[in-house]
Amino acid sequence: MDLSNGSPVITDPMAMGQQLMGVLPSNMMPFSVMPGGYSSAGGAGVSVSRRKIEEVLVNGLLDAMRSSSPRKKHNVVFGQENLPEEDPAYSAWLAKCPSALASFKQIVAGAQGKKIAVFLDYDGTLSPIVDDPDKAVMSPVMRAAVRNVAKHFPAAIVSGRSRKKVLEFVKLKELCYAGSHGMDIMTSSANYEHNTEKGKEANLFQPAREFLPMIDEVSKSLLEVTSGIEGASVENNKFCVSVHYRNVDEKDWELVARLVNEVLEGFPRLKVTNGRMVLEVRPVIDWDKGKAVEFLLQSLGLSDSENVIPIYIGDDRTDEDAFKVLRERNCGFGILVSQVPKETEAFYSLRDPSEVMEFLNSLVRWKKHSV
Ligand SMILES: O=P(O)(O)OC[C@H]1O[C@H](O[C@H]2O[C@H](CO)[C@@H](O)[C@H](O)[C@H]2O)[C@H](O)[C@@H](O)[C@@H]1O
Repeated sequence: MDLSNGSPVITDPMAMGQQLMGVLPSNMMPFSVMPGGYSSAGGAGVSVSRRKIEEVLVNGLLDAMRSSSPRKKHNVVFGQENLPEEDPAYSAWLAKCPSALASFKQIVAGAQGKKIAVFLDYDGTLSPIVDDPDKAVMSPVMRAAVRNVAKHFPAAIVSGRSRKKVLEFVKLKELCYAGSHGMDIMTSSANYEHNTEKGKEANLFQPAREFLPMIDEVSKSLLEVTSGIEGASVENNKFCVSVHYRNVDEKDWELVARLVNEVLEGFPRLKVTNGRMVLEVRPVIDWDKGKAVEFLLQSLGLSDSENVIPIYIGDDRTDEDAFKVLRERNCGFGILVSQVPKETEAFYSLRDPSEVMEFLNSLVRWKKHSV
């Protein structure tokens, strides 16, 4: 990836306007009205009152919140007595996005003689989704599995969390960390041991650095406006901010959407995307987890797509950017962690973090036997 032509920060108002008109991938929910009259509702030139635009934005956001947040009722369907495989829709989906465990032989057959690099999302992938984001700890057995992976393969964590926070959870120095959805990348010197370019120092890459004061400001405003909503919480992830609504009564979701919209009106260079019961506020820059993976591959000396197989495992919409990059590079593949059928750019699937651990352990066993 060549960044020599400039930074990913978008300064051209037309380019920002295009993003707001829906040029971004579908998971991106542009949210601010541009001074030039762009709206995510209809694009340039559509004359609607400001109030109507606000309604469209709030309703759009609310729809996204509802559709992207399968509530606990789904856990009943896919609870212990009712495994996803027993659901006909899930079985049909598995035919399109097969289990990475069931396809393991095929996966490693394609990796013979090549170098595998492993990229791991954190929440929902290495730790189960829990109600309290501060309690999303990683189990000791999962940590051991990730440590072993990092011993045998170049490996990185790519998370929406702040880099500091995700490191506190993972507690392993052997990996690279890309926090804030890839906007805060630290390559580990230990990771270079896997590479041809030995002896390189750890490096820091922060393409959205100039947004730091703005993110702090918006984080404070979001905290203030949502403080009266029971169950809502705001997490400052350094280069992006999460507004959690998992513990908010569904009748108050509209209020959350409305308040976030109101705050974002004062920040035209920020946008909001939605994840698993979370609204993620971040800079409008041309950077995402996919770009972060490309950056890491290049900086770790692993960009030779003929001989390197990157594997990216993640559960969230933001991980789709990474799946897409691997699909487009035609090397390596994404693995989606999901208990429900989803549209995805991933080639394979795993049901939950326990299957992720099984897959990681299988990779390590295979590597040990293939040397
Ligand atoms: O890219 P990720 O590592 O998957 O981070 C995405 C968001 O993950 C966290 O929120 C999610 O997990 C929480 C704990 O299980 C859960 O309570 C929340 O509902 C989920 O959305 C994290 O707290 C967010 O800041 C990240 O953006």
